[in-house]
Formats: sequence, C-alpha cells, structure tokens
Amino acid sequence: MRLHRNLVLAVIDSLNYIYNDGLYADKVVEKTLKRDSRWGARDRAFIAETVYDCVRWKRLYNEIAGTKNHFTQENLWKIFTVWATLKGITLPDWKQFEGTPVRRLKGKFDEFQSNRAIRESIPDWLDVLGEKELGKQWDKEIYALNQQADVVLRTNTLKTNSQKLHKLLLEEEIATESIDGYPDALKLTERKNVFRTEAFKNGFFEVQDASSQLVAAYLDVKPGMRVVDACAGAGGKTLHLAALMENKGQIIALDIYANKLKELKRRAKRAGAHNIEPRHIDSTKVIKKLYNKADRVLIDAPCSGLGVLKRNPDAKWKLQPDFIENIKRTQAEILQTYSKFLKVGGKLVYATCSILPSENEKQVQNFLKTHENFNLLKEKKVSPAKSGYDGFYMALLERTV
Ligand SMILES: C[S@@+](CC[C@H](N)C(=O)[O-])C[C@H]1O[C@@H](n2cnc3c(N)ncnc32)[C@H](O)[C@@H]1O
Repeated sequence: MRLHRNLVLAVIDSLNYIYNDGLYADKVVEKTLKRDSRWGARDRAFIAETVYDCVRWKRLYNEIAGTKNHFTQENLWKIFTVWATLKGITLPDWKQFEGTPVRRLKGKFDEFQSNRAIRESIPDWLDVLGEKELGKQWDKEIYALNQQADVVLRTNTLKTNSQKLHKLLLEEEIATESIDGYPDALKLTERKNVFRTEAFKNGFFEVQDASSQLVAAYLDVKPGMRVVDACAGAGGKTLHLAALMENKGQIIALDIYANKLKELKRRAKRAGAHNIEPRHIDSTKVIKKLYNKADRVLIDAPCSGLGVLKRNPDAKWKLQPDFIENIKRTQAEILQTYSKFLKVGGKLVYATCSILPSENEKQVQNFLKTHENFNLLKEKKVSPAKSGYDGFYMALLERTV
C-alpha cells in the first residue's frame, strides 16, 4: 500500500480531535470525509479504517510509540508510524518518518503480547472488572470485541423480504449474504456506504447488528397487541417490533430524551411503520398512566455498552467505573418501575448490550427475589466470541398475578 500525504494528514487531524478534544470517533470521521469531494471510495475507506484502528489500539500504539499519552502533533505522527509499521507498510521518505526504528517498534509489539490490558488496548480497571465478572472467558471476549464489526442489515418486512432486498442491493453494487439463524439479516460481503442507496431511502432496511435483531423477536409479540418499548431511543428495536406486528396494534415508544424520539419518528416514516406512538417521559404521569395496560414490555436498558465495543471502540476510553455503578442502579429502578406496565399474563423482555453478569442475569435475579408475581421464562447470553457479532443479554419474564 502506498501512503498519500493528504489522506494521512486527514487521519492525523481526526486523531487530534478524538484523542485531545474527546470528540466521538464516528462524528469526527463523518466530518473529515466531507472535507474533500475528490476522495474516492478507497480514500474514504483508508481514512475511516485507519482512524478506527488508531482509536481501537490507542493504548497499545501509545505504549509502543513511547508517547506517554501526550498527543502532540509530533506524537500523533509517531502513533500513525506505529500503525503503518505494524501493517507492514513501507514508509515513504517524508521527514516525519526519518529515523523510524522499525525493528524496535515490532519488537515492542511482541513484548507487550504478555500484558493483556496493553495487548487488547484497554484501561487496567476494565481488564480487572472483565476478569472479575467473566473469569477466563474475558480473554476471548475482549479479543473478539477488538475485531472489526461486520455491517449487518435488517430487512424491513413491512416493505420487502430478504431475497428481494438482496437483489435490489446487487443492482446498486452492494453484495450481501444471509446469516444462518437470523431470518431477516443480510451481511455485507464488502464494506460500502449503504445509506446512499435507493433501497435505504425507500425504507427497505435498517443497519442493525445480528445480535440486536434477536431482541424484538424474543418478546413474542403478535399483531394487535399493545406493546410498550420503554427505552426506545432512536427506535432500532421499535421499528423491528412494528414489522413483527405487521403494523397492527399499538407500540408506545418511551424515552427520557425527546431528540431521540424525534429521530425515531423520522425513521418510522421512512420504514412505513404506522403503529408507533412516541411519548416523551417528561413527568411521572406519563409512566403511571401505563400501569397494567401492556401485553408486552420491552426494556432495552441503558448499559455500559461493553458488548458493542467493536463498533464503538472509543467507549473504552470514555467509560468510567463510576458510570457502570450508576447505570446498574438505573437498570434496577427501570426494571422495577416499567414492569408495572404489564397486565397479568403479559410478558417482558429485559435486554442490554453488555456482557457483564452484574448488568444482566444478576439484575433479573435480584428483581425476581422481590417480585414473586413474575417468572423467568427463558434467557439468552450472546457472546461476541462465540457469535462473531455484538454482545447482548435478553431475559423473557412473565407476570403471573
Ligand atoms: C440501549 S439504549 C436504547 C436503544 C434503542 N432501544 C434501540 O434499539 O435503538 C437505552 C435508552 O434508554 C434511555 N433511557 C435512559 N434512562 C431512561 C429512563 N429512566 N427511562 C426511559 N428511558 C431511559 C436512553 O435515552 C436510551 O435511549
């Protein structure tokens, strides 16, 4: 691979925004890619993938480069040099690469393989927590969470089916394949920008990881039911519920952030989902009105997001132990309160995109201890290491009395 100066400069600028100003990697990459309309698909892929690599492997590269977490312009070049060296790229004779100790950098990489926190490029506290919660399995999970995520689509069955969508996308030069065990999923065989396709604009699919596609299906919804999606956000699962319910019945989509629900409305329009009613939780009245009213409740709870590090590698550096402790309290409260939405005989799914038992099965076990009128029907832990997709947890509960 030959390095092009303007593309490398775009990478260095992006890293400066992410490492030094704390901006989100996806937002920075999106903005950087708009900088030069002459860049082709390969140039854009180079910028996006290199920036994501440098975010994913920030600690490892920082240790190899000896930059001591000081991300000056000169040190950002050193980080980039580590990336290029480990990729086996021949360095051009630019002044920033003068005197690069290629063999020493490779030697340091080998040296750090015995230290998991550095090798997997995570903070020490996270490595300790992961091992405490998952034991030996943590090794495999954190390795899997450092692999690049596949791009997976969920066919919008309100408008099409996966065979038709596969053909339509091929006409737009996007090749996909189906995934065993995930009926509506199509996986891209090569990374492409799917948001520009006519198929997307027409609402024929959403981008949604395969594991995430299991959640709405777990709730056992039927057309005509009244369903509360209690933490709907921008509606990834809400739209799936609408499709499973064939647009019949009612989905009340709640969230504490009005702007997320606004985005949900936009997406629902594109998807042709007509049975969704977004309600902003701006007072306890909104909540109390729904007690004993729902056939089904989905709690896609706020969580650490440790199951989706593949697609959000900068979360490694944004997450703090305090945040995880607080979010666990919120999860317990949410489960207590929103379970009251259920009618007798109704069912509830509690789900997270975390792999930590303390956010998952332990929350459900604690809830069941104080709620004798609920039964656990089944639960599923989706391991990134075993599935190859995001980490998720889901439990199906039933209100008996
Ligand atoms: C995991 S995200 C939901 C993702 C969404 N269901 C989807 O599939 O796209 C959790 C959501 O819970 C919301 N949330 C946080 N605290 C909440 C609360 N007390 N009540 C309701 N929603 C809450 C957050 O704003 C966030 O949108």
